[in-house]
Amino acid sequence: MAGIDGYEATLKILLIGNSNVGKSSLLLRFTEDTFLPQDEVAATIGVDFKVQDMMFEGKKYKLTIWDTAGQERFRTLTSSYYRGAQGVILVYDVSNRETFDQLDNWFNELSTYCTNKDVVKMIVGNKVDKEEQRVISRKEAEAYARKSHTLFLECSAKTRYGVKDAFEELVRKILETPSLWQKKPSPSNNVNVTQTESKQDDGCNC
Ligand SMILES: Nc1nc2c(ncn2[C@@H]2O[C@H](COP(=O)(O)OP(=O)(O)OP(=O)(O)O)[C@@H](O)[C@H]2O)c(=O)[nH]1
Repeated sequence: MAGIDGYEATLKILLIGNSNVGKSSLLLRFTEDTFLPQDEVAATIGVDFKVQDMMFEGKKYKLTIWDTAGQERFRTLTSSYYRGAQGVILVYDVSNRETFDQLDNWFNELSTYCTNKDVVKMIVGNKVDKEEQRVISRKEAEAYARKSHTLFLECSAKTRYGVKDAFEELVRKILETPSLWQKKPSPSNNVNVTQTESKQDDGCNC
């Protein structure tokens, strides 16, 4: 049952990955269906977040999507980004091997700060429009994702290929994992699916 604000639940999703892989561009494509040319994109400092409604199987969800800085010097308060996150998207650039090789480090950070074992993880290979410069094949990334028990998708923030699918698949998986988003019933309140951003933190171990 939806809450008085009309939302079934509020979900927190985090974007992490090396600088320049396109995290901010994926967020902009998903929320505003826009892509900024290279000279108009600024590096994220600290964290940025956008709120986006999503209809899923006839129900309305509120997504708060947090875009973190890839550059180490801009990463402050890292642990607080992870707090209450139900889904994490680990982004690499298919035309840059280093960004793929460093996924291990991002997984380490994730497991350090996000103690919720059910958090849904997804690896996203961005910039597939740069097919000529591709250095990470879909096959290699799929094998890595399988080994890491993680969802995997390729996309392009530039052409919009796969972007909506990535967020929808992540949300679907979160919704299939009730421990991540259902508020435990309390004696005084049997409505157990509505959350606000502040209430969310109560139910999650992140
Ligand atoms: N060709 C291509 N370029 C992209 C794509 N997505 C992002 N870019 C470009 O890659 C550069 C970095 O994009 P950002 O979105 O700022 O990357 P970021 O991961 O948010 O970087 P930080 O904020 O430093 O962590 C920009 O010049 C974008 O225009 C894509 O799908 N294809």
